[in-house]
Amino acid sequence: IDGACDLSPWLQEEPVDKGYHVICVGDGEGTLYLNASAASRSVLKFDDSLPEFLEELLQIKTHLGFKPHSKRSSAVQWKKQSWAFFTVAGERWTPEEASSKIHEYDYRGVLLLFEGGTWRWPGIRVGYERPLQPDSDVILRTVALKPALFELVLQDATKGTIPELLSDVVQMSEKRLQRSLTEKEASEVRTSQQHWLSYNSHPKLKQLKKFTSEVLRLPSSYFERDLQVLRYTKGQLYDAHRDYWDPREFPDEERFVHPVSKTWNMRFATLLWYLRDAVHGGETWFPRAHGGPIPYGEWTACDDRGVKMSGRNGTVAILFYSLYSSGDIDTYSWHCGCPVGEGTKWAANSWIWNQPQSPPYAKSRTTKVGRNKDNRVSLAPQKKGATDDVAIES
Ligand SMILES: O=C(O)CCC(=O)C(=O)O
Ligand SMILES: [Fe+2]
Repeated sequence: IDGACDLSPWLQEEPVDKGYHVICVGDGEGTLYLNASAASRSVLKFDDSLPEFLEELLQIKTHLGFKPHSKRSSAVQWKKQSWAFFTVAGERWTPEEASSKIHEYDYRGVLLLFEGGTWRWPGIRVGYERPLQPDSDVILRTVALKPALFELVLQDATKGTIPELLSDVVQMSEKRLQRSLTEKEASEVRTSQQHWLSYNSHPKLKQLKKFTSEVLRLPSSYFERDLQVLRYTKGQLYDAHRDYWDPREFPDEERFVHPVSKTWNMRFATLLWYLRDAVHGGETWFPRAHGGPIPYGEWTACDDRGVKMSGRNGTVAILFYSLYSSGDIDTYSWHCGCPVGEGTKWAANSWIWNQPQSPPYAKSRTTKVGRNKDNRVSLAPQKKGATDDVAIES
């Protein structure tokens, strides 16, 4: 507790999230926790030049400054979206708005600062639990800080609208999508079958979209247009991969510049719904969780390294971030869909970007450029498993 501020839900045990800072606003002055760490507490004077002062103090860069990958250096200057403040209830303030809210409207309390301008849940520490809203029975439990990985659990996993919604998604897919599912050609790295369901095609899916928005604290304009439903039968799997694209692995880096804002445009988070569980196997494996190495050549090992997630213990969904609050990619977010041992696994991806993705650019955003026909990256690292999801199927 710092004066009127309860900081325990916001300060990180370790400064793992780059570009995330916490401020306690008091009268005329406040406290800044750089990198949201208690150890980096410093006093902040508030005057009209607060935004400029903070920008300078935190050295908030407008460019991401990726390090050149081996011999290749980036031809593109990755311009970030403007940084932003958020209240603990999730209201977004531009730096200018924050200045007037503090001075004219006497805002007092906690403010969160995200350098990438996008809300991102802080992990705090492994095992940390928070209700989505003060009175919500949906809990976000921190599984790992590296990467920021959470599981979504319900007070009563058997009742309520969410379990119902999820089984409805399976039913809808089973009934209506059987043909397209079985016709889909599976690749060697991803042998499951899939189908894209438009969030707007059914009231239930609209409800799921709304809930997704509540979970992420982001508007649905940030979502990929469709929900991707996955079905894995016995033996089916998805090699370890990342859900972001590292532009250094693509010849056409410009594809990650947003066509309208002209800023760094990238997948930000994945909300993976566990719709129906396999009897054995079929976990989601995060081999690098807690800081381990990339499991080269062992893309589906699904062993004791890192963590393994599934819906079998009542987890409704997992949420993980592919980018830090700074906007930079988090290379710890590698994960794999483990081979199903017995039964059938149904899951669905809600993919979230770092800024609004409204049509028409949502369609043209992901093309086959930069990939060979096996849907693998065409540049280094040329290793099996170094692949990412691409929304080319439609
Ligand atoms: O099925 C899983 O557990 C993981 C799926 C996944 O990573 C993906 O579809 O990108
Ligand atoms: Fe994935």
